[in-house]
Amino acid sequence: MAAILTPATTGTHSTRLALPIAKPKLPIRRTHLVRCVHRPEISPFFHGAVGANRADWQSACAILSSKVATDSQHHQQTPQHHEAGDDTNHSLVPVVNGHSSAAAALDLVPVQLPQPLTIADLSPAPKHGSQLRVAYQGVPGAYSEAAAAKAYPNCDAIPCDQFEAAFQAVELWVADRAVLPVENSLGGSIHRNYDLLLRHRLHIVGEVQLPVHHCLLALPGVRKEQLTRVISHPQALSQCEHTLTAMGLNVAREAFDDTAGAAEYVVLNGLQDTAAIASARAAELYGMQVLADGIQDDSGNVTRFVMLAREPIVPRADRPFKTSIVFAAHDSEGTSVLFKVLSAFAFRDIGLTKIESRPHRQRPIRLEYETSRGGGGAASTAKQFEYTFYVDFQASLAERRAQNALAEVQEFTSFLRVLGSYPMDMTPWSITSNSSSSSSSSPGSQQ
Ligand SMILES: O=C(O)C(=O)Cc1ccccc1
Repeated sequence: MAAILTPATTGTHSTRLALPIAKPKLPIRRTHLVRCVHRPEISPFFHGAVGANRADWQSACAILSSKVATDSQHHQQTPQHHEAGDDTNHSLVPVVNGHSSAAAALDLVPVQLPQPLTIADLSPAPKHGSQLRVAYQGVPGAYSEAAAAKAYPNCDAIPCDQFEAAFQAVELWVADRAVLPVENSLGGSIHRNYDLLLRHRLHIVGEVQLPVHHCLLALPGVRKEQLTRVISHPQALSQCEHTLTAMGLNVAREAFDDTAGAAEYVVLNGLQDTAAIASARAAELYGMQVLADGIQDDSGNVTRFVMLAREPIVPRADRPFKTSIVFAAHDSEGTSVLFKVLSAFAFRDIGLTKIESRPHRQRPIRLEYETSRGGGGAASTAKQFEYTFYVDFQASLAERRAQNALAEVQEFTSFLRVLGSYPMDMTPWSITSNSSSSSSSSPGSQQ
Protein backbone atom coordinates (compact mmCIF):
# COMPACT_ATOMS: atom_id res chain seq x y z
CA MET A 1 0.00 0.00 0.00
CA ALA A 2 1.31 3.45 -0.78
CA ALA A 3 1.69 6.18 1.76
CA ILE A 4 -0.10 9.40 0.91
CA LEU A 5 2.61 12.04 1.11
CA THR A 6 1.45 15.13 2.93
CA PRO A 7 3.51 17.89 4.56
CA ALA A 8 3.76 15.80 7.69
CA THR A 9 5.32 12.87 5.88
CA THR A 10 7.47 14.74 3.41
CA GLY A 11 9.23 17.05 5.84
CA THR A 12 9.87 20.72 5.44
CA HIS A 13 11.22 22.60 2.47
CA SER A 14 14.85 22.05 1.67
CA THR A 15 17.59 24.33 0.45
CA ARG A 16 18.94 23.35 -2.92
CA LEU A 17 21.11 26.24 -3.90
CA ALA A 18 23.67 23.94 -5.43
CA LEU A 19 21.29 22.33 -7.90
CA PRO A 20 22.50 22.81 -11.45
CA ILE A 21 20.14 24.94 -13.48
CA ALA A 22 19.93 24.94 -17.24
CA LYS A 23 21.45 28.09 -18.67
CA PRO A 24 19.15 30.39 -20.63
CA LYS A 25 19.38 29.45 -24.27
CA LEU A 26 20.41 32.93 -25.28
CA PRO A 27 22.25 34.31 -22.28
CA ILE A 28 22.03 38.04 -21.89
CA ARG A 29 22.46 40.60 -19.21
CA ARG A 30 19.00 41.96 -18.71
CA THR A 31 18.28 45.64 -19.01
CA HIS A 32 15.04 47.03 -20.22
CA LEU A 33 14.52 49.64 -22.88
CA VAL A 34 11.54 51.76 -23.61
CA ARG A 35 10.85 54.39 -26.17
CA CYS A 36 11.11 57.75 -24.45
CA VAL A 37 10.29 61.13 -25.84
CA HIS A 38 11.69 63.28 -23.06
CA ARG A 39 15.04 63.19 -21.44
CA PRO A 40 14.41 61.11 -18.33
CA GLU A 41 15.00 62.53 -14.90
CA ILE A 42 17.13 60.82 -12.35
CA SER A 43 14.83 58.85 -10.10
CA PRO A 44 15.61 59.14 -6.39
CA PHE A 45 14.21 55.65 -5.97
CA PHE A 46 17.09 54.00 -7.71
CA HIS A 47 19.78 55.94 -5.94
CA GLY A 48 18.19 55.67 -2.55
CA ALA A 49 16.62 52.26 -2.43
CA VAL A 50 18.97 50.07 -4.35
CA GLY A 51 21.94 49.47 -2.14
CA ALA A 52 25.17 47.77 -2.83
CA ASN A 53 24.26 44.50 -1.22
CA ARG A 54 22.04 41.74 -2.51
CA ALA A 55 19.41 41.94 0.23
CA ASP A 56 18.84 45.62 -0.51
CA TRP A 57 18.56 44.84 -4.15
CA GLN A 58 16.03 42.09 -3.57
CA SER A 59 13.89 44.36 -1.46
CA ALA A 60 14.04 46.99 -4.14
CA CYS A 61 13.25 44.35 -6.71
CA ALA A 62 10.05 43.45 -4.92
CA ILE A 63 8.94 47.07 -4.75
CA LEU A 64 9.89 47.66 -8.34
CA SER A 65 7.95 44.75 -9.66
CA SER A 66 4.75 46.02 -8.14
CA LYS A 67 5.50 49.47 -9.48
CA VAL A 68 5.90 48.06 -12.94
CA ALA A 69 2.61 46.24 -12.70
CA THR A 70 0.73 49.36 -11.71
CA ASP A 71 2.72 52.38 -12.75
CA SER A 72 1.71 53.66 -16.13
CA GLN A 73 4.36 56.35 -15.82
CA HIS A 74 7.24 53.89 -16.03
CA HIS A 75 8.46 55.43 -19.23
CA GLN A 76 9.77 58.33 -17.23
CA GLN A 77 12.16 56.23 -15.20
CA THR A 78 15.84 56.47 -15.27
CA PRO A 79 18.95 54.98 -16.83
CA GLN A 80 21.55 53.59 -14.48
CA HIS A 81 25.27 53.24 -14.89
CA HIS A 82 26.49 49.70 -14.86
CA GLU A 83 29.93 48.53 -13.83
CA ALA A 84 31.07 45.08 -14.93
CA GLY A 85 30.31 42.62 -12.17
CA ASP A 86 28.00 45.03 -10.43
CA ASP A 87 25.73 43.01 -8.17
CA THR A 88 22.87 45.43 -8.41
CA ASN A 89 22.00 44.26 -11.91
CA HIS A 90 21.46 47.77 -13.20
CA SER A 91 23.09 48.85 -16.37
CA LEU A 92 23.24 51.69 -18.80
CA VAL A 93 22.64 50.26 -22.20
CA PRO A 94 23.37 51.97 -25.47
CA VAL A 95 20.31 53.69 -26.85
CA VAL A 96 18.56 52.02 -29.75
CA ASN A 97 16.26 53.39 -32.41
CA GLY A 98 15.49 50.25 -34.28
CA HIS A 99 16.92 51.50 -37.57
CA SER A 100 20.57 51.10 -36.79
CA SER A 101 22.70 49.17 -34.35
CA ALA A 102 21.94 49.21 -30.66
CA ALA A 103 24.93 51.43 -29.96
CA ALA A 104 24.04 54.07 -32.47
CA ALA A 105 20.38 54.47 -31.71
CA LEU A 106 18.88 57.60 -30.27
CA ASP A 107 15.32 57.41 -29.09
CA LEU A 108 15.15 54.47 -26.73
CA VAL A 109 16.47 54.72 -23.21
CA PRO A 110 16.84 52.09 -20.56
CA VAL A 111 14.18 51.91 -17.94
CA GLN A 112 14.65 50.03 -14.71
CA LEU A 113 12.38 47.02 -14.54
CA PRO A 114 12.91 44.39 -11.88
CA GLN A 115 15.68 42.02 -12.83
CA PRO A 116 14.93 38.30 -12.67
CA LEU A 117 16.18 36.51 -9.60
CA THR A 118 18.65 33.75 -10.19
CA ILE A 119 19.32 30.86 -7.83
CA ALA A 120 22.42 32.67 -6.60
CA ASP A 121 20.32 35.64 -5.46
CA LEU A 122 18.09 33.64 -3.18
CA SER A 123 18.45 34.76 0.39
CA PRO A 124 15.41 35.85 2.37
CA ALA A 125 14.59 39.50 1.76
CA PRO A 126 12.73 41.68 4.24
CA LYS A 127 9.05 41.83 3.45
CA HIS A 128 7.57 45.16 2.38
CA GLY A 129 4.30 45.83 4.15
CA SER A 130 1.64 43.20 3.89
CA GLN A 131 1.86 42.64 0.15
CA LEU A 132 2.17 39.07 -0.96
CA ARG A 133 5.42 38.37 -2.84
CA VAL A 134 4.69 36.21 -5.87
CA ALA A 135 7.54 34.63 -7.85
CA TYR A 136 7.11 33.92 -11.55
CA GLN A 137 9.42 32.77 -14.31
CA GLY A 138 10.29 35.37 -16.90
CA VAL A 139 10.71 39.12 -17.09
CA PRO A 140 8.05 41.84 -16.82
CA GLY A 141 5.55 41.48 -19.64
CA ALA A 142 5.57 37.66 -19.43
CA TYR A 143 2.18 35.95 -19.28
CA SER A 144 3.16 34.48 -15.93
CA GLU A 145 3.40 38.02 -14.55
CA ALA A 146 -0.18 38.65 -15.78
CA ALA A 147 -1.27 35.38 -14.15
CA ALA A 148 0.33 36.48 -10.85
CA ALA A 149 -1.61 39.76 -11.07
CA LYS A 150 -4.84 37.92 -11.80
CA ALA A 151 -4.33 35.52 -8.89
CA TYR A 152 -3.16 38.13 -6.40
CA PRO A 153 -4.18 41.60 -7.67
CA ASN A 154 -2.04 43.68 -5.32
CA CYS A 155 0.98 41.45 -5.09
CA ASP A 156 4.66 42.18 -5.50
CA ALA A 157 5.42 40.17 -8.63
CA ILE A 158 9.01 38.90 -8.47
CA PRO A 159 10.60 37.85 -11.79
CA CYS A 160 12.84 34.77 -11.74
CA ASP A 161 15.13 33.61 -14.51
CA GLN A 162 14.08 29.94 -14.28
CA PHE A 163 11.13 27.95 -12.90
CA GLU A 164 13.55 26.31 -10.51
CA ALA A 165 14.40 29.73 -9.07
CA ALA A 166 10.68 30.50 -8.59
CA PHE A 167 10.23 27.26 -6.62
CA GLN A 168 13.29 27.96 -4.52
CA ALA A 169 12.25 31.56 -3.93
CA VAL A 170 9.19 30.22 -2.09
CA GLU A 171 11.07 27.44 -0.32
CA LEU A 172 13.63 29.94 0.96
CA TRP A 173 11.02 32.53 2.00
CA VAL A 174 12.13 35.09 -0.59
CA ALA A 175 8.59 34.85 -1.97
CA ASP A 176 5.27 33.75 -0.47
CA ARG A 177 3.83 32.16 -3.60
CA ALA A 178 4.96 31.01 -7.03
CA VAL A 179 2.81 31.03 -10.14
CA LEU A 180 3.52 28.33 -12.68
CA PRO A 181 2.00 27.60 -16.12
CA VAL A 182 1.05 23.91 -16.33
CA GLU A 183 -1.07 23.49 -19.42
CA ASN A 184 -2.42 25.26 -22.44
CA SER A 185 -5.55 24.70 -24.48
CA LEU A 186 -3.52 24.55 -27.72
CA GLY A 187 -0.01 23.46 -26.71
CA GLY A 188 -0.98 20.90 -24.04
CA SER A 189 0.92 20.25 -20.83
CA ILE A 190 4.10 22.02 -19.85
CA HIS A 191 5.84 18.82 -18.82
CA ARG A 192 8.88 20.27 -17.18
CA ASN A 193 6.67 21.98 -14.63
CA TYR A 194 4.97 18.71 -13.72
CA ASP A 195 8.41 17.26 -13.07
CA LEU A 196 9.25 20.24 -10.88
CA LEU A 197 6.03 19.82 -8.89
CA LEU A 198 7.16 16.31 -8.06
CA ARG A 199 10.75 17.23 -7.22
CA HIS A 200 9.78 20.03 -4.86
CA ARG A 201 7.57 20.02 -1.79
CA LEU A 202 5.35 22.99 -2.49
CA HIS A 203 1.56 22.73 -2.42
CA ILE A 204 -0.91 23.83 -5.06
CA VAL A 205 -3.18 26.38 -3.37
CA GLY A 206 -5.08 27.74 -6.36
CA GLU A 207 -5.37 27.97 -10.13
CA VAL A 208 -5.98 30.72 -12.66
CA GLN A 209 -6.81 30.46 -16.30
CA LEU A 210 -5.52 33.22 -18.51
CA PRO A 211 -6.57 33.92 -22.10
CA VAL A 212 -3.33 34.32 -24.02
CA HIS A 213 -3.22 36.76 -26.89
CA HIS A 214 0.06 36.69 -28.82
CA CYS A 215 1.58 39.49 -30.90
CA LEU A 216 4.43 39.43 -33.40
CA LEU A 217 6.89 42.08 -32.22
CA ALA A 218 9.84 43.63 -34.03
CA LEU A 219 12.06 46.67 -33.71
CA PRO A 220 10.39 49.87 -34.82
CA GLY A 221 10.65 50.30 -38.59
CA VAL A 222 11.33 46.64 -39.35
CA ARG A 223 9.14 45.07 -42.05
CA LYS A 224 7.94 41.45 -42.15
CA GLU A 225 10.03 40.80 -45.29
CA GLN A 226 13.23 41.49 -43.33
CA LEU A 227 12.59 38.71 -40.83
CA THR A 228 14.60 35.50 -40.89
CA ARG A 229 13.92 34.33 -37.33
CA VAL A 230 11.14 34.30 -34.72
CA ILE A 231 12.00 33.65 -31.09
CA SER A 232 9.75 32.91 -28.13
CA HIS A 233 8.79 30.45 -25.43
CA PRO A 234 8.25 27.01 -27.04
CA GLN A 235 4.56 27.08 -26.05
CA ALA A 236 4.06 30.44 -27.77
CA LEU A 237 5.84 29.20 -30.91
CA SER A 238 3.65 26.11 -31.08
CA GLN A 239 0.48 28.13 -30.40
CA CYS A 240 1.23 30.36 -33.40
CA GLU A 241 2.71 27.78 -35.77
CA HIS A 242 -0.06 27.77 -38.39
CA THR A 243 -0.59 31.52 -38.36
CA LEU A 244 3.12 32.18 -38.93
CA THR A 245 3.04 29.86 -41.92
CA ALA A 246 -0.21 31.39 -43.21
CA MET A 247 1.40 34.85 -42.96
CA GLY A 248 4.00 33.60 -45.44
CA LEU A 249 6.82 34.05 -42.97
CA ASN A 250 9.69 31.86 -44.03
CA VAL A 251 11.51 32.11 -40.74
CA ALA A 252 13.46 29.88 -38.39
CA ARG A 253 11.79 29.32 -35.01
CA GLU A 254 13.98 29.45 -31.92
CA ALA A 255 13.06 28.66 -28.36
CA PHE A 256 13.59 31.20 -25.62
CA ASP A 257 13.00 30.96 -21.87
CA ASP A 258 10.02 33.31 -21.83
CA THR A 259 8.04 35.43 -24.28
CA ALA A 260 8.86 38.84 -22.82
CA GLY A 261 12.51 37.84 -22.42
CA ALA A 262 12.57 37.12 -26.15
CA ALA A 263 11.18 40.60 -26.89
CA GLU A 264 13.76 42.17 -24.61
CA TYR A 265 16.54 40.20 -26.30
CA VAL A 266 15.60 41.52 -29.75
CA VAL A 267 15.75 45.10 -28.43
CA LEU A 268 18.93 44.70 -26.43
CA ASN A 269 20.75 43.29 -29.41
CA GLY A 270 19.21 45.59 -32.01
CA LEU A 271 18.15 42.59 -34.11
CA GLN A 272 16.54 43.81 -37.33
CA ASP A 273 16.01 40.31 -38.69
CA THR A 274 14.37 38.80 -35.61
CA ALA A 275 10.83 39.03 -34.30
CA ALA A 276 9.54 37.88 -30.93
CA ILE A 277 6.15 36.41 -30.05
CA ALA A 278 5.00 38.08 -26.84
CA SER A 279 2.21 40.12 -25.26
CA ALA A 280 1.11 43.64 -26.15
CA ARG A 281 2.35 44.65 -22.70
CA ALA A 282 5.83 43.37 -23.59
CA ALA A 283 5.71 45.52 -26.75
CA GLU A 284 4.93 48.55 -24.59
CA LEU A 285 7.57 47.80 -21.97
CA TYR A 286 10.39 47.23 -24.44
CA GLY A 287 9.38 49.80 -27.05
CA MET A 288 8.62 47.35 -29.84
CA GLN A 289 6.44 47.56 -32.90
CA VAL A 290 3.43 45.22 -33.11
CA LEU A 291 3.72 43.70 -36.60
CA ALA A 292 0.69 41.44 -36.11
CA ASP A 293 -1.84 41.17 -33.33
CA GLY A 294 -3.63 38.01 -32.21
CA ILE A 295 -1.44 35.51 -34.03
CA GLN A 296 -2.39 32.48 -31.92
CA ASP A 297 -3.89 29.69 -34.03
CA ASP A 298 -7.09 29.66 -32.00
CA SER A 299 -8.77 32.66 -30.41
CA GLY A 300 -9.75 30.54 -27.41
CA ASN A 301 -6.12 30.11 -26.38
CA VAL A 302 -6.06 29.75 -22.62
CA THR A 303 -3.21 28.83 -20.29
CA ARG A 304 -3.78 27.34 -16.87
CA PHE A 305 -1.46 28.40 -14.08
CA VAL A 306 -1.24 26.99 -10.56
CA MET A 307 -0.27 28.91 -7.45
CA LEU A 308 2.16 27.26 -5.07
CA ALA A 309 2.81 27.82 -1.37
CA ARG A 310 4.87 26.29 1.41
CA GLU A 311 1.74 25.16 3.26
CA PRO A 312 -1.44 23.61 1.87
CA ILE A 313 -4.75 25.35 2.34
CA VAL A 314 -7.55 23.82 4.36
CA PRO A 315 -9.91 22.25 1.84
CA ARG A 316 -13.57 23.32 1.94
CA ALA A 317 -16.74 21.81 0.63
CA ASP A 318 -18.82 24.96 0.15
CA ARG A 319 -17.49 25.87 -3.28
CA PRO A 320 -16.12 23.97 -6.29
CA PHE A 321 -12.69 22.55 -5.55
CA LYS A 322 -10.19 20.64 -7.60
CA THR A 323 -7.63 18.17 -6.23
CA SER A 324 -4.36 17.28 -7.97
CA ILE A 325 -2.60 14.00 -7.25
CA VAL A 326 0.38 12.12 -8.62
CA PHE A 327 0.88 8.37 -8.32
CA ALA A 328 2.94 5.45 -9.61
CA ALA A 329 1.76 1.89 -10.15
CA HIS A 330 2.96 -1.22 -8.35
CA ASP A 331 5.25 -3.16 -10.68
CA SER A 332 2.85 -6.10 -10.70
CA GLU A 333 -0.18 -3.99 -11.59
CA GLY A 334 0.98 -3.00 -15.06
CA THR A 335 -1.47 -0.91 -17.02
CA SER A 336 -4.53 -2.21 -15.20
CA VAL A 337 -3.80 0.19 -12.36
CA LEU A 338 -4.98 3.07 -14.48
CA PHE A 339 -8.31 1.38 -15.06
CA LYS A 340 -8.69 0.80 -11.32
CA VAL A 341 -7.83 4.38 -10.44
CA LEU A 342 -10.30 5.73 -12.97
CA SER A 343 -12.97 3.41 -11.58
CA ALA A 344 -12.37 4.69 -8.05
CA PHE A 345 -13.41 8.14 -9.23
CA ALA A 346 -16.08 7.08 -11.73
CA PHE A 347 -18.00 4.99 -9.15
CA ARG A 348 -18.22 8.05 -6.92
CA ASP A 349 -19.27 10.36 -9.71
CA ILE A 350 -16.11 12.41 -9.44
CA GLY A 351 -15.14 14.01 -12.73
CA LEU A 352 -11.54 14.15 -13.92
CA THR A 353 -10.28 17.31 -15.59
CA LYS A 354 -6.82 16.01 -16.39
CA ILE A 355 -4.85 12.83 -16.72
CA GLU A 356 -1.24 12.86 -17.78
CA SER A 357 1.49 10.24 -17.77
CA ARG A 358 5.20 10.99 -17.53
CA PRO A 359 8.10 8.56 -17.55
CA HIS A 360 9.21 7.82 -13.99
CA ARG A 361 12.27 9.97 -13.25
CA GLN A 362 13.98 7.60 -10.84
CA ARG A 363 12.99 4.36 -12.58
CA PRO A 364 12.20 5.26 -16.18
CA ILE A 365 12.62 1.69 -17.48
CA ARG A 366 11.37 -1.67 -16.23
CA LEU A 367 12.97 -4.87 -17.53
CA GLU A 368 10.64 -7.76 -18.24
CA TYR A 369 12.16 -11.21 -18.62
CA GLU A 370 10.49 -13.74 -20.83
CA THR A 371 11.66 -17.19 -21.82
CA SER A 372 10.95 -17.79 -25.46
CA ARG A 373 8.54 -20.59 -26.18
CA GLY A 374 9.48 -23.75 -27.98
CA GLY A 375 12.57 -25.82 -27.28
CA GLY A 376 15.40 -24.37 -25.29
CA GLY A 377 15.07 -20.72 -26.42
CA ALA A 378 17.08 -18.09 -24.60
CA ALA A 379 15.46 -15.62 -22.19
CA SER A 380 14.68 -12.28 -23.79
CA THR A 381 14.40 -8.95 -22.06
CA ALA A 382 11.73 -6.41 -22.88
CA LYS A 383 12.21 -2.82 -21.80
CA GLN A 384 9.05 -1.07 -20.65
CA PHE A 385 8.68 2.53 -19.61
CA GLU A 386 7.64 3.08 -16.02
CA TYR A 387 5.10 5.86 -15.65
CA THR A 388 4.06 8.41 -13.10
CA PHE A 389 0.46 9.61 -13.49
CA TYR A 390 -0.90 13.06 -12.76
CA VAL A 391 -4.64 13.34 -12.21
CA ASP A 392 -6.83 16.36 -11.41
CA PHE A 393 -10.32 15.59 -10.14
CA GLN A 394 -13.29 17.80 -9.39
CA ALA A 395 -13.83 17.36 -5.67
CA SER A 396 -12.45 18.73 -2.45
CA LEU A 397 -10.45 16.68 0.02
CA ALA A 398 -13.00 17.89 2.56
CA GLU A 399 -15.57 15.62 0.87
CA ARG A 400 -16.03 12.04 2.06
CA ARG A 401 -16.30 10.69 -1.52
CA ALA A 402 -12.89 12.17 -2.39
CA GLN A 403 -11.30 10.73 0.74
CA ASN A 404 -12.77 7.29 -0.05
CA ALA A 405 -11.60 7.45 -3.65
CA LEU A 406 -8.07 8.26 -2.52
CA ALA A 407 -8.09 5.46 0.05
CA GLU A 408 -8.95 3.09 -2.77
CA VAL A 409 -6.33 4.50 -5.11
CA GLN A 410 -3.79 4.01 -2.36
CA GLU A 411 -4.48 0.26 -2.41
CA PHE A 412 -3.03 -0.32 -5.84
CA THR A 413 -0.37 2.34 -6.17
CA SER A 414 3.20 2.21 -4.90
CA PHE A 415 3.34 5.95 -4.43
CA LEU A 416 0.63 8.57 -4.03
CA ARG A 417 1.01 12.25 -3.26
CA VAL A 418 -1.64 14.94 -3.02
CA LEU A 419 -0.23 18.02 -4.74
CA GLY A 420 -3.08 20.19 -3.49
CA SER A 421 -6.82 20.63 -3.04
CA TYR A 422 -7.82 24.15 -4.07
CA PRO A 423 -10.69 26.30 -5.37
CA MET A 424 -11.37 26.00 -9.09
CA ASP A 425 -11.01 29.11 -11.20
CA MET A 426 -14.64 29.67 -12.20
CA THR A 427 -14.16 33.04 -13.94
CA PRO A 428 -15.59 32.97 -17.44
CA TRP A 429 -12.97 33.30 -20.14
CA SER A 430 -13.24 36.65 -21.79
CA ILE A 431 -11.06 36.63 -24.83
CA THR A 432 -9.78 40.18 -24.89
CA SER A 433 -7.16 41.76 -27.04
CA ASN A 434 -4.69 41.91 -24.21
CA SER A 435 -4.05 38.98 -21.95
CA SER A 436 -2.25 41.19 -19.47
CA SER A 437 -5.41 42.85 -18.24
CA SER A 438 -6.21 41.44 -14.83
CA SER A 439 -9.59 40.05 -14.10
CA SER A 440 -11.71 41.74 -11.48
CA SER A 441 -12.04 38.45 -9.69
CA SER A 442 -9.02 36.92 -8.01
CA PRO A 443 -9.29 33.21 -7.44
CA GLY A 444 -6.14 33.13 -5.39
CA SER A 445 -6.72 36.13 -3.20
CA GLN A 446 -7.89 33.95 -0.33
CA GLN A 447 -4.92 31.59 -0.50
O1 LIG B 1 6.80 33.03 -21.50
C1 LIG B 1 5.84 33.50 -20.86
O2 LIG B 1 5.42 34.66 -21.02
C2 LIG B 1 5.15 32.64 -19.90
O3 LIG B 1 4.61 33.11 -18.95
C3 LIG B 1 5.02 31.17 -20.26
C4 LIG B 1 3.93 31.06 -21.27
C5 LIG B 1 4.24 30.99 -22.62
C6 LIG B 1 3.22 30.90 -23.54
C7 LIG B 1 1.91 30.87 -23.13
C8 LIG B 1 1.61 30.95 -21.78
C9 LIG B 1 2.63 31.03 -20.84
